[in-house]
Amino acid sequence: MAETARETGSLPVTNVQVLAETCNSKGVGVDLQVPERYLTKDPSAEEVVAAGDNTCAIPVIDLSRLVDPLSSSSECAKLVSACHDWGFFQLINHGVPDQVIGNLKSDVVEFFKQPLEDKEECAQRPGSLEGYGQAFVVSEDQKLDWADMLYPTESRDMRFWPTRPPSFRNSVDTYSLEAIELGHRVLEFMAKGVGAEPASLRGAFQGQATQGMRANYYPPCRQAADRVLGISPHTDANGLTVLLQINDDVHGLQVKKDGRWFTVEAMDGAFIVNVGDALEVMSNGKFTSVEHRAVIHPIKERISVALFFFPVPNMIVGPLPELTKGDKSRYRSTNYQDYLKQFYAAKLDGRKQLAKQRERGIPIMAEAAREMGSLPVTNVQALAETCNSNGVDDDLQVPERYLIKEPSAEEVVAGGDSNCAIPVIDLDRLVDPRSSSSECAKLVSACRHWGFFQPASLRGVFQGQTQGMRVNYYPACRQAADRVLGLSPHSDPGGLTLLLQINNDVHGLQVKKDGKWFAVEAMDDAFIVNVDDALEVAHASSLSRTSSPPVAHFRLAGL
Ligand SMILES: O=C(O)CCC(=O)C(=O)O
Ligand SMILES: [Fe+2]
Repeated sequence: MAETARETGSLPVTNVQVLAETCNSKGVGVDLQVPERYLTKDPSAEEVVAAGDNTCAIPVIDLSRLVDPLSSSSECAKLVSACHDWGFFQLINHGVPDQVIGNLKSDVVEFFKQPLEDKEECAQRPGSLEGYGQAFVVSEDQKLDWADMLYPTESRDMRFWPTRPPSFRNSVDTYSLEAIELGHRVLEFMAKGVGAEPASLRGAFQGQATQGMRANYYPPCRQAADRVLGISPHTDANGLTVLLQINDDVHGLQVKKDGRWFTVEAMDGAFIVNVGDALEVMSNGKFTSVEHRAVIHPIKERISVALFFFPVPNMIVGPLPELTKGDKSRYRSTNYQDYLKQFYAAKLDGRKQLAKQRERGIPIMAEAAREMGSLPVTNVQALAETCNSNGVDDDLQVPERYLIKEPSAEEVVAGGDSNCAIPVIDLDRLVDPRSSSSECAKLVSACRHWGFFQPASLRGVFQGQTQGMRVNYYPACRQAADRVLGLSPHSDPGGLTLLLQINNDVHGLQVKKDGKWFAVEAMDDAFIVNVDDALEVAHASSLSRTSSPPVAHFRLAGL
């Protein structure tokens, strides 16, 4: 995620803390001092439910009750309903030591107290969100939030980490470790609460030692507190957010429920925890990523620190089977990096980004494959058996629809002509430092010129996740083998295809190069590897993928 935050910038804006000081030093009633661009809120537009009205407060969850076997299941049920109905709760008895929280609070306060020049030592650079500045500013006419933020991402690029106060880094690190562990425990109880394995959700967010953190500084606005917003209505793009409000006497967070804004009265020593977009999607809507915003106090500053739990890098985020339990998927699966890029590239706008996810999203391969059918056709194995049981000359038995190939139309170079064979790449030589660079060069040229190669002694290639796999059965066709095709000419849509030919005595795969079809003579114990569309695109023209029509010959004959 750090990568995404680093790659997606925000247009530079005035420092709001300084702007507020200038405005606030003028007399009351001088409204014009607050630039028009910050006046975003119409005070009478939506109903706001004040803090302190207990019946409407966001739920309070007690971690000690979650842990205690006697109260665990009832508190778990409360947690699940809080995450569904509100998307927010306050967490008490969480076990994070007061001192850890206290140190973080005082160091963050100290950081923002420094003169602008000192804070700007950590200023964001163009094109990146990391550091001190603002986010989500994408156009010069866009309305602006009345806040500054310090965003040290989870990658811990120390150039953006304050050195003053000197204990800042240590306080943040210690706090992060505690809060991350806490977040993981909360995720376990959330999973348990919906009847899934406790590890199922935690696993989606585990792995990173650190997480993204953002310190929000909201200066007071004496002239127009009811017309500016500290942070515009939004949902969090991540999975779970653990928010610490630094000054508990200033209530700024508001959460939207049933069309009304509820002011959150942060309890002393409690965390405010909320569900983000990724968790709404993973839970298939069992948990809700709820719109929230921060309002501004007329005379008091407010600071909050949000710790964002992002899914593991490169995750395809979609409803998790453990949580969906056979329900229909209500969300598309999406490459999370892409989702985040879109999130950062737009102005904060309520649930808009998440809503898009429900409507279209970016389907992953597996979903695309599941959603797109193919018209039903005759079973070819059975058809071939019928045809082949008749006499050799009985060509008519092969239905016309299968006779597509004109045997003499294109030149075919037979297998076995080793000058023309697709290259053979030896993985042992790739690994061996003595031969690695020459074998690497051979690999690159194989990918560029042929788009195909056979890697001998393949080891450790099938690592990591599972992948799509297709088993092709090509029946023999005694009557018209030179007129039918096992698979029409095509290139593969994925990144890389690893092909295993089951019966190496039957050569069926042909590869097109320079207008000729080359028959591939599969070597014993080798895989056939080919470059697919996605890899060609990713590497512009340096790699090529070649059409490959396996011909029907007598592959699998005799089976
Ligand atoms: O400051 C707050 O209370 C809310 C902050 C927030 O929503 C965020 O950082 O995403
Ligand atoms: Fe937020």
